[in-house]
Amino acid sequence: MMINNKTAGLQLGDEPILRCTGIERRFGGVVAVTGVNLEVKPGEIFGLVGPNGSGKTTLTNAITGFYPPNEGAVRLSGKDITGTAPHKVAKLGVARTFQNLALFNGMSVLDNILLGRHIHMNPGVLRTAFYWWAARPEEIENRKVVEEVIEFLQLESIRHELVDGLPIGLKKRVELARALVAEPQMLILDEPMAGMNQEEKGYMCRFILDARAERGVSVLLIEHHMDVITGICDRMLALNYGEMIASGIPKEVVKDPRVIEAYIGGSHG
Ligand SMILES: Nc1ncnc2c1ncn2[C@@H]1O[C@H](COP(=O)(O)OP(=O)(O)OP(=O)(O)O)[C@@H](O)[C@H]1O
Repeated sequence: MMINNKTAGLQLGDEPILRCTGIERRFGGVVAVTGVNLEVKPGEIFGLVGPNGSGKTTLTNAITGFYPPNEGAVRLSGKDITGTAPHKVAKLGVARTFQNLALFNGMSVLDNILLGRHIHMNPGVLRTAFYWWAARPEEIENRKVVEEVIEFLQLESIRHELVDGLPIGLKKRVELARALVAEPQMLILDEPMAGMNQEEKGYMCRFILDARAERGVSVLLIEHHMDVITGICDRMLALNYGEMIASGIPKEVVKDPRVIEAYIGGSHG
């Protein structure tokens, strides 16, 4: 895949935006991840790979608070967020998309995207009812951000369509839009190219690179397509059976015999 992996003038900083140390998460007798260390620096696109069942989703759930780790620590820009509830992690600037699409059928593209803005919305319904004029600037700001992202991801022509009937490529783009309107500093994408053809993958890669360049997000990207990982990621980590087997520069990691073996070994599912 021919993708120009330029950071568009962004300097990759030294202080990590996300730092995981010694993460372990167990489900009953199953050790889903153990001893995982990971650092994502500001402006980095960081790839996370591994065969089915290797612990990728569990690790992101540990970071985002869905399944807090049993051991280890998660730091966001130096702040310890280990075990913090998902909605609080979102408020701190971490947005995610899900492996299995989490869009709301029966709702339009626009309404689905607006939902991503809820972390910036004032929950004071009563206040809004009595002091509607106080809510206006907030409402205008929310709409402004949503419109920017719709334009950025070229969703204008389908904004009023129901998400139900959209092809997978567009659904994934709507999910990305919903994550971006939260204006995150850290974006976690769980297999954003699953089920896409080569052309759709190319578009999605371009949008991720542009989101980093133009919106300043750092990205943790779970992906099975190795051409995507080598094409757009700065660094990567490979898991197998919940453990780290290789990390570093993608072009080198994908040649690591342990990584090749893990993938040739196929699904553990
Ligand atoms: N809620 C859960 N309860 C019990 N076991 C779980 C749970 N979530 C994950 N696991 C187990 O933890 C291990 C890691 O699963 P996980 O979904 O994190 O892997 P993955 O790398 O994301 O896989 P895939 O690529 O298929 O999504 C698997 O053995 C899985 O069965």
